[in-house]
Amino acid sequence: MTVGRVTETLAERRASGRPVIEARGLGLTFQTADGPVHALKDVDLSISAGDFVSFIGPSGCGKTTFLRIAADLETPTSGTISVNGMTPAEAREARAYGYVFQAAGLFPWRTIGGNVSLPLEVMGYPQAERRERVARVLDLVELAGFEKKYPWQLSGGMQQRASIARALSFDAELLLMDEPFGALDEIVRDRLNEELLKLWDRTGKTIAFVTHSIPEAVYLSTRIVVMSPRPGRVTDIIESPLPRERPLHIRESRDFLDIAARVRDGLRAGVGDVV
Ligand SMILES: Nc1ncnc2c1ncn2[C@@H]1O[C@H](COP(=O)(O)OP(=O)(O)OP(=O)(O)O)[C@@H](O)[C@H]1O
Repeated sequence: MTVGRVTETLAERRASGRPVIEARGLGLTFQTADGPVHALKDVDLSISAGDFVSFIGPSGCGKTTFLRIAADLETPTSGTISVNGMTPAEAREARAYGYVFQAAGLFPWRTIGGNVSLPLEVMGYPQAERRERVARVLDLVELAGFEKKYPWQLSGGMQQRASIARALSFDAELLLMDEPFGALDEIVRDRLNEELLKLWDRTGKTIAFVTHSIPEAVYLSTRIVVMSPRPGRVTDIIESPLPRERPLHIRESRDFLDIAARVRDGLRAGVGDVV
């Protein structure tokens, strides 16, 4: 079976500059009992193949809403968005993305292998291919050998890696990650950040990543989207000058600190608008 198999090479994909997510004038207003909530307003954003784009901003600025619209979990009230050249509904049908939530969300009665295999079972992959894919993605997230363990036998960081493996199992080109490491302590988070970068480099995935952490956004991203609330909107898009190879100590470099300062300024300015 070749569903969703990567056909382009990594270099070709990156060189293509092909938009994986393209949003134009995107907006979503929720009608609530207390009146309209402008979760997202006038967002123009293009995410190219192979990009690692982080969304950062204070609570309520629409980061999750953007990801949920791309994943067809919410419907925009204005503007347009395409995912791999399709509508979000078509992209969901085509399994064009994997979604990683803040909580690992593993089924406790299934083994780690069983959890990772679940989307493949739903999609009807034959058993032999499921086994091969589960082994491959568990290896990618450095969980080889944990296939027969249950979620409760793993640390929080390992559970989160398993949920990333589950999102990778069917070879979607795009990973939507909503604060996947937000609940983890800093040391585990640093390690997972390093591993995620390696995984991104090895697989050539396009990643849209929500975070509250400035260092995490700067360390991981090729581009950082700074957002502000009421209405949720994009206030700055920062292209990272950092090299692809990023040892953790790059966080002490001048370039890193300069980008972090620009993100911080953007966040302050955005909040200032509504004070
Ligand atoms: N289903 C909903 N109904 C009404 N309002 C909603 C709904 N979902 C989100 N909102 C509101 O939309 C705004 C944006 O929410 P969203 O979750 O996208 O923000 P966020 O930036 O991801 O926040 P956080 O960092 O706290 O997760 C918030 O004001 C939120 O309360």
